[in-house]
Amino acid sequence: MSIQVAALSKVYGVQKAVNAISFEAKTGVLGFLGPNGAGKSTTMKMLTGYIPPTDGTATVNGFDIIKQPLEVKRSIGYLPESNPLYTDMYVKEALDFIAGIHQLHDANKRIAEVIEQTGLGPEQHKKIGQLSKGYRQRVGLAQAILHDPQVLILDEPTSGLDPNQLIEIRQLISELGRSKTVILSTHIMQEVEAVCNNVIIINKGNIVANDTLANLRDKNANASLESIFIKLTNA
Ligand SMILES: Nc1ncnc2c1ncn2[C@@H]1O[C@H](COP(=O)(O)OP(=O)(O)OP(=O)(O)O)[C@@H](O)[C@H]1O
Repeated sequence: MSIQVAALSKVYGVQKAVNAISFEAKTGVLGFLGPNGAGKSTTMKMLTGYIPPTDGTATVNGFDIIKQPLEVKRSIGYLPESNPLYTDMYVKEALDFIAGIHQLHDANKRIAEVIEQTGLGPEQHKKIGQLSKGYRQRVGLAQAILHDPQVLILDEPTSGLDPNQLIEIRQLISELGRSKTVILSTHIMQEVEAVCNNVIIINKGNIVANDTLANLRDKNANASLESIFIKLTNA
């Protein structure tokens, strides 16, 4: 199992943002859904080692997020919700910088592959600050997959993309999900139906559904995912 989460909690001050959640994820795309403020980004930040949990444990690729943070970071590619980028760097320069951090051998070959995979070709000679939002998302994705990690954590990777870009990025995420474990946070139900094998719905820090899409529909009289989401997060 690529990701195992056991009773993971995060308390900010007096607020419990994530409440002892447990789940597993293996190869494929796991949709991580929930209303604003449900605890999705907080969970992703704990799994990637950006913030420590208050309680509980998790392993990524068999590595403990608290005891083996470097091994976890080597195994994981992370696209944070805010997609922070070095806007003064050229696309290739930024990828080269990330390749250096990961000490990749044959970096130029890998950078060329990732530019091709993320469709950055036509814009590769620009500075990141000159790119449109969709192309910046592609740079964020390219950085996340550059070291060919087994696990990808993508926090709303398609927010703000136009319909053409949406289709291309979703195709890429589906392709990645054939060989990797991908956790995808999104508010777009159509996207979940297009790319996710399994779905977790989180509400107020608690998991309220963890199933395949087909099972979720079966259990809810074949209702749309949107209706199921509304029912489970307003209960
Ligand atoms: N650094 C922080 N300090 C205090 N509270 C925080 C902090 N980060 C998040 N929270 C709170 O924790 C809760 C969960 O936030 P989180 O960002 O994980 O939600 P989310 O499910 O990702 O939401 P969204 O869909 O809006 O991105 C929210 O109530 C939020 O205000």
